[in-house]
Amino acid sequence: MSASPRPDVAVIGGSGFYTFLEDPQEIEVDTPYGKPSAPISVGTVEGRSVAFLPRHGAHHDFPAHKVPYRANLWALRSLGVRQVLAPCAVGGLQVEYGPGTFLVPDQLVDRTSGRQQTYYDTGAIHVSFSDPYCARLRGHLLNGLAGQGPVDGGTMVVVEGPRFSTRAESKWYADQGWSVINMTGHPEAVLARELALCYATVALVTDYDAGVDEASSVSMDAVFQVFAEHTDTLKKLLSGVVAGLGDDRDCSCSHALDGMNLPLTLP
Ligand SMILES: CSC[C@H]1O[C@H](OP(=O)(O)O)[C@H](O)[C@@H]1O
Ligand SMILES: Nc1ncnc2[nH]cnc12
Repeated sequence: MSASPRPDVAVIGGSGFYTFLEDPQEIEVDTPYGKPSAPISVGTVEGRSVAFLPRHGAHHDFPAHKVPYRANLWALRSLGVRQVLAPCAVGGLQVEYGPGTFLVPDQLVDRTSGRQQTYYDTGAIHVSFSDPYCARLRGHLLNGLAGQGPVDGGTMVVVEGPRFSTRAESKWYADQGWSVINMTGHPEAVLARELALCYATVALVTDYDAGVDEASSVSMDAVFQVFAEHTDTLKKLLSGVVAGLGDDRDCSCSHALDGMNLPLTLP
């Protein structure tokens, strides 16, 4: 098989999303942080070279708290990737965000603990993270979802897992005004920023989290089932967005490390 050109865009698939490309070339990559969750698939979508990585592994080998996030982002960058679309399954924290809702968050809250969340353990490297997602990629996702009534913005709280939240925890998150909850959005987003990558997520609500009302109680099966019902829509959306992206990054993400004295050489 002939080698695909270097991909500058990647899709990271989440729970229930393990394949994306037709006829991909699989590339084994190693990094200073170990191997990524799976070999990286590279193929073309409407003529554009695209990388795909299932964050939990090809067979959901890594639960959210064990995903090798640093290796995943490093490996993608080492292949040439500079723009990352990262769909995920989330629980709705507000009644208006029921199963089937697509939401493109603009903020996140980190409630994880103990995850390795930086590449920079020496020196003084402190990236700005006020706006954790690339505004340009968010715009592309929202345009692509126009027919699905997407929610533009909202806060995604990321919990450690692997268990789902108690009713009290969930109610507390909802009372803060946060929109949706998941387990993988951090440290993925900040590691992308630390590599000066553009990164945005599209969240598919698969369930009401436990605090939304007395009847709601999340189950893993329900998450997978609702996700499966919307997988085709999501894949079509991502194909369209990927095909329509420019490769001239007209946004601040590429400058995230400007002027910093990096203690390591980025791939
Ligand atoms: C399978 S239930 C919980 C699991 O689903 C979400 O995964 P992802 O964000 O990769 O779509 C959630 O974050 C948990 O990892
Ligand atoms: N309710 C929920 N809590 C945490 N992660 C999730 N992923 C999908 N639904 C979730």
